[in-house]
Amino acid sequence: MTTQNGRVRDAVTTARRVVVKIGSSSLTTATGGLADERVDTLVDTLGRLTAEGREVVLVSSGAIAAGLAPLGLPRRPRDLATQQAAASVGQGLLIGRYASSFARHGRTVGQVLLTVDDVTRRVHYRNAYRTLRKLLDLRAVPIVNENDTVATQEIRFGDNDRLAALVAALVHADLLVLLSDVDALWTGDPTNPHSTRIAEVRDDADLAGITIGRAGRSGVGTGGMVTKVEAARIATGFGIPVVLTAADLAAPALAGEPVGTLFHPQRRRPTARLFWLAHATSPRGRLHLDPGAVAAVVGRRKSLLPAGITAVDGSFTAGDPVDLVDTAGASVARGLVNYDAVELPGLLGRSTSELAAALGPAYEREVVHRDDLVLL
Ligand SMILES: Nc1ncnc2c1ncn2[C@@H]1O[C@H](COP(=O)(O)OP(=O)(O)O)[C@@H](O)[C@H]1O
Ligand SMILES: N[C@@H](CCC(=O)OP(=O)(O)O)C(=O)O
Repeated sequence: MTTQNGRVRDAVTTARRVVVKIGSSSLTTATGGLADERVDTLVDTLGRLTAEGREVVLVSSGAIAAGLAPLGLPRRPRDLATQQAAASVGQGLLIGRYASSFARHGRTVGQVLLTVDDVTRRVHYRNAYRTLRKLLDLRAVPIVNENDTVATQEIRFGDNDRLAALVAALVHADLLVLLSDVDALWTGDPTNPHSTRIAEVRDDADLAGITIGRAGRSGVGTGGMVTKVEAARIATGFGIPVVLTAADLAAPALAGEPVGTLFHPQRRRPTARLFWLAHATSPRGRLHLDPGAVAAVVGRRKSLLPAGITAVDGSFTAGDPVDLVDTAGASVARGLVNYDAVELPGLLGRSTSELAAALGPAYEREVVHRDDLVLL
């Protein structure tokens, strides 16, 4: 056990590309507003990392929290419009603060605001990857957040922990560090004297019996520990080790010291884009498959053709994510659909050659191409 921990901690110290996520609760003061010295402490740690030639992508929350005081809002608003207004004010302040703090280390920062579409639609996905790659090549530090001011309810990532895991997968990071206001994952509420710190999570079995809370004590974060554990599972499922710890322990954590909770990487490494498709999207519709189509898509990894679809739900346009469901109504796969919802009813149950003859060669295309499909 110790040896394996040692080896994974070696992976921490040798990681060339590191994604670091910091939560709102670690960046703001008790009275609201950005805590300048906390930003500087984090940036000092990350600045040292970049000076060693390592690449850092920072996923930073805090836009909404930073916008509260300037707008005279006493607490985090519940409605989307006020959250978006606060994020609009706060994101500028946040990035400005990071820019001047990183300048002390001679580093330039680049703001990258992402929505779900940016990482699921093929063209956007490549674009997001290219931008991040180029910023790193230019030795700048990309600072990522959700594009809160335009994200609507149904396309919000909702939490930056998951966004950080998906960004780690997108940039093929060697390590993900999740920084919060708690030093590690505990077996229960960390303020409960019976709770103990969990040093390592090797697989899901190590999570059995743990009470993972949704609400953080600060009141400015969003997901509590639940979203952090989910994010850790996403990243480790992609083969990326994860260290979860407190922001003020970032330096020892990155130095490979046994602080926080270490989540071991799992072996599975799906292709990055499909990984995003499964984890970052909400389906806009459902395609009901007959048993033959389920066997072809799930069993033989074939593309989905109109002949195997029995019904269609939802209103989607070509390029949207949809779920493929079996006769019992269970989602078996998710994919990017090649047709608008209104076009599909006229095509169902018909062979592609028949459709091509009747409607033209454009109708020979698959409903979902196998390259755009991920099994659930
Ligand atoms: N099992 C647990 N182990 C550690 N922390 C937990 C646990 N359950 C709930 N929490 C709470 O989760 C909080 C962190 O979540 P959150 O406030 O959303 O942070 P952030 O703003 O950093 O994303 C901690 O302050 C802690 O109170
Ligand atoms: N995008 C939002 C952060 C949402 C979020 O996940 O917050 P947190 O739980 O503090 O990481 C913001 O910048 O305020």
